[in-house]
Amino acid sequence: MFKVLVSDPISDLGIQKLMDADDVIVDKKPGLNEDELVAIIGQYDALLVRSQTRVTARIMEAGKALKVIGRAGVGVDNIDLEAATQRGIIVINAPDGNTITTCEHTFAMMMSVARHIPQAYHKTVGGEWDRKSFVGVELRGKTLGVLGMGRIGSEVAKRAKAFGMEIMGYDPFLTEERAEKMGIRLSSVDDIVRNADFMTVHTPLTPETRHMISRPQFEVMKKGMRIVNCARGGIIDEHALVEAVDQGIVAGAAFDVFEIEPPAADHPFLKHPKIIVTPHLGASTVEAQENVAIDVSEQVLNILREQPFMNAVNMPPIPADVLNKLQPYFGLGEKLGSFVSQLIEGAVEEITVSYAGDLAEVDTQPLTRYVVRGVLSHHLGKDQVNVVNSMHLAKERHVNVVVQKSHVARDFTNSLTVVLKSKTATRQVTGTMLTGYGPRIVQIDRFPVDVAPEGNLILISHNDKPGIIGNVGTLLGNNNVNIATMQVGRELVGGAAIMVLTVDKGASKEVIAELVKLPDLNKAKEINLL
Ligand SMILES: NC(=O)C1=CN([C@@H]2O[C@H](COP(=O)(O)OP(=O)(O)OC[C@H]3O[C@@H](n4cnc5c(N)ncnc54)[C@H](O)[C@@H]3O)[C@@H](O)[C@H]2O)C=CC1
Ligand SMILES: O=C(O)C(=O)COP(=O)(O)O
Repeated sequence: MFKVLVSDPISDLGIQKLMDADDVIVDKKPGLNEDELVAIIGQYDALLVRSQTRVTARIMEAGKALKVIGRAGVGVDNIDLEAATQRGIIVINAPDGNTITTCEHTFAMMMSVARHIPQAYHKTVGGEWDRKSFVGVELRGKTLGVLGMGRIGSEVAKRAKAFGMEIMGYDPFLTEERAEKMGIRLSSVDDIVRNADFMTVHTPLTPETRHMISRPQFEVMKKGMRIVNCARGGIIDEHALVEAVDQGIVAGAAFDVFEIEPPAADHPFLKHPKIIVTPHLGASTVEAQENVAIDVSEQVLNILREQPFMNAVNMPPIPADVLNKLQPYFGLGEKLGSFVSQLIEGAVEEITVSYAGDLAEVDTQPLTRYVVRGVLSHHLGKDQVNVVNSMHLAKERHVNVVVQKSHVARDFTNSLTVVLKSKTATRQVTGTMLTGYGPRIVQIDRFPVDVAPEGNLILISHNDKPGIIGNVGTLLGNNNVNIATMQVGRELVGGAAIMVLTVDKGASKEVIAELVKLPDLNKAKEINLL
């Protein structure tokens, strides 16, 4: 049974699928502090959060069973991603579910700042009928600068055009071609600051975007600018903004987010007549909360059940067409890694993964992660290594991972070969997917074979002499070890050969030691691919 902790207010309807799952118990405990979370997190396999819960390294350290952290929303700056990656905890988010909602909130803020809605409301309900103080401006004909043309920024730009605004956009990934298609002007931050009448930010908070609008930008800013921040506190320098408003450079500002949330009672925004605020409500609609909770619940279930999943934040994304191609090979890659790691003597210094045939045409990085997981998990434990942390763990152990690609596969449409090098040895194994038969090991070191990579195997190296197969069979039979399949591979008649046996249950160390005493048998090794 999997246990899932929900530590922020997340839509019940959205997490219904999790609550209905037979193999899942959901506990809802919103509002816990770090100590309280540390005390209970040990029993949970998954943690679901929004932006309030700060998921620190300490919480993850205590979360011994934690496999996944699901963020029902976009920004993951409340989660220590580095710590999650090191611990192999997958972090997923729900990037699409609140795009429109946040875009609409941006407009609510932009209209409010243009027409002084909150200030006018306060006065009116306070009994004053003040029509002089709140003369606003139109959006029509104004220029809107959008910093960050991702999901939300693009939707904002689209709608702003319907208001008759000119759009200037900046994003490191915005090309001239896309800008033209969207009917916006590709601009620099400096251009926008100097020329726009309204400016809205839609970037994540990163070291690069932190205070991207600060004193130097306010100094050259077009007088009368109105600024909206429904992205993250800190993208716009709060102190510099207050100064700029007081100096009359900025005519008004609307902030949904703060550098520290909630802001202190004496935060200068809270009493400023020209700055309006909301308490991080960008994503807070019924629709968005349902959407993000559904998305994140589905992915968390997939991860817990070891099914393919999307939207991992601490893993590179895998496009659907690449995933379709690679997915059948994930299990094979991991088994090959595990197989060869059980053969090699000495500490592994290098893992070379060679892709041949069609496989070489796609981004095989995700598959390499599975191979490396297979190699490392034999020593580090399967529960310690997963596809999120496998590359990190290899690096930490100074194991070099080399990837080679060849578009020509010699005997198969596709193959992957895993070579391990230690100080004293080099061992390798090649596998493929055979249509109609599934995964196969087709070569071990230099010997061609045809073995299903599963179960308990015994790998024997021997001299190709008559009688040896019978001797092995008799010895194993006498020890009650049932042989399910047997494969022999040799280079030359009478030369070095290998035998791969699949046995129903593992052979004891004593039986393996007995095997090695047989004439013409050089080595025997049990390999577990369960
Ligand atoms: N107020 C709220 O409740 C909500 C806030 N957000 C926040 O809104 C922001 C945007 O979200 P999405 O559009 O979904 O993300 P996104 O990832 O689709 O877009 C972000 C864009 O920012 C761009 N960017 C990165 N560095 C930049 C830089 N230095 N200058 C200009 N652009 C840069 C990226 O290239 C990307 O296109 C995020 O910070 C997210 O956390 C999202 C949802 C709700
Ligand atoms: O999705 C985001 O990035 C948000 O900022 C929304 O935060 P929330 O889930 O409303 O706490």
